[in-house]
This record gives sequence, C-alpha cells and structure tokens, in this order.
Amino acid sequence: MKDFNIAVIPGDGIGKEVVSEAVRVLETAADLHGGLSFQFTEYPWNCDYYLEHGVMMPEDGLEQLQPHDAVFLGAVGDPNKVPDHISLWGLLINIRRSFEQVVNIRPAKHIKGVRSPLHDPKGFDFIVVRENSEGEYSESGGRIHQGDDEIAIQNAVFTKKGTRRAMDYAFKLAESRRHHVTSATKSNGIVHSMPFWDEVFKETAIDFPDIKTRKVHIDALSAFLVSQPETFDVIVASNLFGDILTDVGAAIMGSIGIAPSANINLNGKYPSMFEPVHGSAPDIVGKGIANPIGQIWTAKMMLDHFGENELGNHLLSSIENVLDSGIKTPDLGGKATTEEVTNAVINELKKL
Ligand SMILES: NC(=O)c1ccc[n+]([C@@H]2O[C@H](COP(=O)([O-])OP(=O)(O)OC[C@H]3O[C@@H](n4cnc5c(N)ncnc54)[C@H](O)[C@@H]3O)[C@@H](O)[C@H]2O)c1
Ligand SMILES: O=C(O)C[C@@H](O)C(=O)O
Ligand SMILES: [K+]
Ligand SMILES: [Mn+2]
Repeated sequence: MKDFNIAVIPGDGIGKEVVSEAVRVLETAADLHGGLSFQFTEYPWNCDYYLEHGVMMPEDGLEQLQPHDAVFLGAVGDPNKVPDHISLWGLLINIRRSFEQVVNIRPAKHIKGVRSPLHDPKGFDFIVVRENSEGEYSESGGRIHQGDDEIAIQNAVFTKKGTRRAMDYAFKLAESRRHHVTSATKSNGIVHSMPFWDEVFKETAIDFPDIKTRKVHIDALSAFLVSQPETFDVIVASNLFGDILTDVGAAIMGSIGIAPSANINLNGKYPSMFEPVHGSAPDIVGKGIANPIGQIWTAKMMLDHFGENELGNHLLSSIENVLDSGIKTPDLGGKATTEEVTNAVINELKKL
C-alpha cells in the first residue's frame, strides 16, 4: 500500500469550494486503485487567518508543511480583507520560494465538448514552463520620497542557474512531446535581462540538438496564442510572462476555471505544490457554481507527480467525458453546480 500525506490549504474564496470537491475525487480514485491511500491534513491559512493573527501562516508553518508528500492548494487572496501583495507573498509565493518550487508547469489544450472562444482551435495542446523562483517577482527595490516626488523601483532578478533550470526542464519536457520549445522573450525592449535570457536559451538548445526552437517576443506571442495556438508545444517563460500567458491559455481553453498547474521542487528537498491557475474568484464566491475542474485536473497532475500516471490519465479521461456530456458550470455555458460536476466526474471515474 502506498500512502501519500497531503497538506491541504483551501485558502480563500472559491478555493474552499473546489478543494474539498477535488479531495472527494482523490478519495474515490484511491479506493478504485486499491493500492494507494491519501492522508489529508488541512491547514486553515488564508486572509481570515491573517485578520486574526497578523500573518498568513504561523511562524512554523513551513516546518508543518515540509514532511508532507505534497501541498494541495486552492487559491489565495481576498482583496477586501488583505491587500493582494500581502496575502500572495505571505502564503503562496512564500511556499513556492521556500520549498524551491522552481518551475511552474501549466498545460493548456483544447478539450472536446468545451467551446473555445477561438473560431477554430485546431486541437491546440501546449505546456507553459513558467520560471517560478525569480524574474520580475522580486523583493529587490523599494519606494522613496513622498507625494509628487515619490519613486518606486522594482528590480527584476535573472540568474544563470534559475534561467537554465527552467529551460532545461522545458527542453526535457519537449523530448517527451513534439520536440519543440518556444522562448518567450522581450529582448527588444528589456535590454539587460532579456538578451541574457536569449543567450541562455541558445546555450541550452545546443545540449538538445533534437529539439526545434523558436524565439518570440512576448507581445507577439500573446497574440499568436490566440491566432495560432496549435503551433506551440512547450513554451518557456519568465515568472511574469508565464503568469500572463497561462491566463491566455486558460481563456482559449474556454475558462480559467479548468486550467491546472503544478509548482515543482526539482531537488527533492521539499514537497511540490499543486494549485489551479485561477484565483479566489470573489465575484462568484458562495454561489456554488465555481468550476471544480481546474482543481480536479490539478489533482491529476499530483497523481502524475507521484508516478500514478495510469490513474492520472483515467482521471483526465473522466474529466473530458463529463465536459463532453454537457455537464458544466456556468463559466463554460452550463447550468450545473460545483457539486454536480464533481459527482459526474466521480461517476465517470467509477466506470473506467
Ligand atoms: N494562485 C492563486 O492563488 C491566485 C491566482 C490568481 C489570483 N489570485 C488572487 O485571487 C483574487 C482574485 O483575482 P482575479 O479576479 O484577478 O482572478 P481569478 O482567477 O480569481 O478570477 C478571474 C475571473 O475568472 C473567474 N473564475 C476563476 N476561477 C473560476 C472557477 N473555478 N470557476 C468559474 N469561474 C472562475 C472569476 O469568477 C473571475 O471572473 C485576488 O486576490 C488575486 O490575488 C490568486
Ligand atoms: O502571480 C501569481 O503567481 C499568482 C497567480 O496569479 C498565479 O497565477 O498563480
Ligand atoms: K490557485
Ligand atoms: Mn496568475
């Protein structure tokens, strides 16, 4: 019996609504498998916790999480209670950095039965490898002076190690896919970090002679994701560019409510963290209509990470069958509730 210890952080808003649903799916998957089980430990760290304690997680929060095999997180942020940069850096980004989750893997593909806003999605299927530890997300900088003289400085930080690590991951991933990597750059406008990014990309490519490469400025790339998404296989991007591209990827899939993501620790020292691309969606919280598919697909990525690929693929097939059958939440044009969609996935999983 393989036993996996999962730290569960529902977080804020719809995070709480979709995490419990994905946990139900994981429990069913484990039952069906027979040879594996999950122990879930829930941590109530979110913006309410902050209002009570003045911090997003306790001082020893990371120590509490560390022994787990993975962290399963919903979403963080409730701007009416806590400024977004405080909540995000206090929990989500804190965990990503402290646990050296240096790449963020975000697939996007056209799903049968889901209407993409694109006229002809041409079966697009790509994965964004988002650098997850540095780049534009940086604490280096500050604010000086006040009033009309106020200045804000934010330094982007790109290291050879961090850049190379993300690119190596992207090239290796492409070896198992369609052998193509696109680099998201902006070396025409950002004159230090992006020419550096391009150089590291070129260097990396030399080590992967079987992989075809393409370099596209981020502005054009954002447009290409809309006009020709089928031409992309693996895309490697800096932290901010990857963040933006993956919301575009989610949008062309049909809704940000279905997009999954995995923050991967590559050195084995700390657990990886699995959370969907979407946030806490304050505009639909409490209505019972949050799409649980992003969180459930994220659970599939966690199963893959544990080496349970067969079960993971069953889960993705179940998701696809449910969406194709028309059982969808309103963000996808359907009438089903969060719970109804989850129940349908569970029933489908039992059939396979
Ligand atoms: N990884 C994270 O935890 C994460 C990611 C993005 C945003 N946030 C935080 O979430 C809060 C809201 O941010 P935002 O509005 O920019 O982005 P968001 O992803 O929460 O919402 C954007 C839009 O997508 C919709 N949406 C998102 N997830 C959905 C789902 N599962 N089903 C149906 N519709 C869904 C929302 O209703 C909203 O209209 C902020 O505090 C932000 O900082 C957190
Ligand atoms: O900026 C972030 O990384 C938070 C959120 O937008 C995400 O995509 O995870
Ligand atoms: K999230
Ligand atoms: Mn984002």
